[in-house]
Amino acid sequence: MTWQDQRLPSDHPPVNSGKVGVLVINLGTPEAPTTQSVKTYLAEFLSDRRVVEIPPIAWQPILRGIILNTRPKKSAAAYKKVWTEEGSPLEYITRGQAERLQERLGDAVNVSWAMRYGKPSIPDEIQKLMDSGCDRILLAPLYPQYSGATTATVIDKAAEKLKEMRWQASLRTLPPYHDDPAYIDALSKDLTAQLDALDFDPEVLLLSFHGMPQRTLDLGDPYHCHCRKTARLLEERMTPRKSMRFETSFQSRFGNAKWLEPATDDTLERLAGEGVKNIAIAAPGFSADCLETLEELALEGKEQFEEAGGENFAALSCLNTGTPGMDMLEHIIRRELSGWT
Ligand SMILES: C=CC1=C(C)c2cc3[nH]c(cc4nc(cc5[nH]c(cc1n2)c(C)c5CCC(=O)O)C(CCC(=O)O)=C4C)c(C)c3C=C
Ligand SMILES: [Fe+2]
Ligand SMILES: [Fe+2]
Repeated sequence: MTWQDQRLPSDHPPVNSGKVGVLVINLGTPEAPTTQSVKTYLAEFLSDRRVVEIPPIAWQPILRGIILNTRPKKSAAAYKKVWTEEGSPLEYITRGQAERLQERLGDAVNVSWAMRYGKPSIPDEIQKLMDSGCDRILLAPLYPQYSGATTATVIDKAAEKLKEMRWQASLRTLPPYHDDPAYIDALSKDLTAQLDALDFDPEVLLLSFHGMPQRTLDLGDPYHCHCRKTARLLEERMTPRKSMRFETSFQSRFGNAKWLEPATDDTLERLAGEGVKNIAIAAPGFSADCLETLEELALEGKEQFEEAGGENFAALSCLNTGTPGMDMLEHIIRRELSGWT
């Protein structure tokens, strides 16, 4: 066989199509706010060894025997409170971010989106990008702060897909952007506008990040340090407001192990107990509003704060598809595409 006779493997796009793909990725969400859908979603999510770092022989019986028989019903009820006609907030906001990015980046780039757990899956979307002629793909996990449980598992999943291919696409990955001036600026602009629109003056702006087991910090995961740095830079960047101070906490404690502290729920109660009456809460680690911000913070958090004696509570939105956030995503993604476009 000469080189002229050689055929392309069936999984490869046309040669020299020269297209660049961008795959925007977030965590994933159930297909519907029902016990069964949530069970399917949690079974996949909580079986990821990057997320729960307990050997499967010990963890799977607990997951299958206890957690998947109790949590899905409770979580489905919570999802029902935030579900919209367009579906899960995390899903439609992530899709919206990909659509806005496509408009901003133009025809030379194909932008798609995927979820680490559930659908659309990372392998399917990589395949579709390659089928559309992309031989270079930027994977963009929208997690500003790096963690093994989020960023790394996205890259693992993409690598699983590439492992099947004879002729792979070239990959780049978006680095964490927790301290990127473009991200800090976007948060500062967006949160300032939201604070200006409130009808009360918060005494505290509580920055709540998703929690992680303390053990991951002890083992060297940079997540906690990234969160603390984001919080410090944001406080330095925002124009001081009359009598408003910043605090940081970690939400969504799961299971019995020690998680990063202070916990958001404890902090809300403590602040109210100390006499704080007016509070605003923001979640800078989430690119898109989701169950954790719309239900756990905006609904549960409000109740906790008010029951402990607080009076005014505002849950601020994530960057979502707003202009400051989209300007930032366009900027950091264009930078990673340099030399490719
Ligand atoms: C061991 C458990 C968990 C770890 C570790 C964890 C890390 C982690 N998660 C996010 C972002 C999100 N998590 C979301 C939901 C969610 N998280 C856990 C557990 C762990 N997360 C559960 C069980 C759930 C599902 C809901 C529930 O039953 O409470 C979401 C929202 C998804 C949605 O559909 O809206 C996000 C986003 C990060 C960033 C992170 C580590 C840094
Ligand atoms: Fe989570
Ligand atoms: Fe939660």
